[in-house]
Amino acid sequence: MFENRPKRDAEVVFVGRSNVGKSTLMRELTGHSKFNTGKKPGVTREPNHFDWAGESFMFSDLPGFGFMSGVEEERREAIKTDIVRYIEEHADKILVGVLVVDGKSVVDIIDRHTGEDSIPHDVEMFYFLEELGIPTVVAVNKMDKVDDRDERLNDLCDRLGLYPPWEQWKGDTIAPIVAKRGQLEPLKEALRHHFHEAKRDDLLKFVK
Ligand SMILES: Nc1nc2c(ncn2[C@@H]2O[C@H](COP(=O)(O)OP(=O)(O)OP(=O)(O)O)[C@@H](O)[C@H]2O)c(=O)[nH]1
Repeated sequence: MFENRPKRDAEVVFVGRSNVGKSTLMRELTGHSKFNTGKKPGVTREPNHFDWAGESFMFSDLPGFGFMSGVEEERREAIKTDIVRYIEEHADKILVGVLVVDGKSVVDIIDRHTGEDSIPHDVEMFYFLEELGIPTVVAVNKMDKVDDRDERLNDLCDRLGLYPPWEQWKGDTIAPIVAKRGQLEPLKEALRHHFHEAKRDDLLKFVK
């Protein structure tokens, strides 16, 4: 179990497969450079907690899940179990869960892993957050690599059980971004929406 969580009364958690660009996103969002980026997949094994808006609120970058080359299946499962436990344990403090996906490959990966009795990690995580009542934003990263933008985003909505067209989910649930270039406005808009809904207008100014 992850041991290093600072005591804070509110947080936003970031989850996603390895190598989707989560660290890049955190760095761009917070302006902080401590996040590991561009190393081999799986570099983030413990959560990175980043204080924000003073002492009461933080962003938490949880370890990447799913396939990582050089990491054994058993270890990958253990990491996922830790992520799930962390979220369950702190659900009442989590204002928003951000599921980061790679816009270019997410639909193919979901389709490849959908079976009679298997559910892909991304879909599972999305439902899991929803079940816990945690407002969830899907940050669809690497949109610079996607040509058929609307089609891809509609397919993704379909796989997540969200009725297409994707535009209806803009502003609160589906946020296409290019973390590498700092193009994060759809995600910031969704975060502001959920902060407002959670009656935390005091936090709005921190995601301008
Ligand atoms: N094309 C493109 N590449 C990106 C974007 N954002 C991140 N990347 C690249 O994706 C790779 C992985 O980025 P990271 O930020 O290290 O990914 P991560 O999800 O933190 O990876 P783990 O540490 O394994 O969890 C790097 O080579 C980044 O430069 C983006 O918006 N577009």
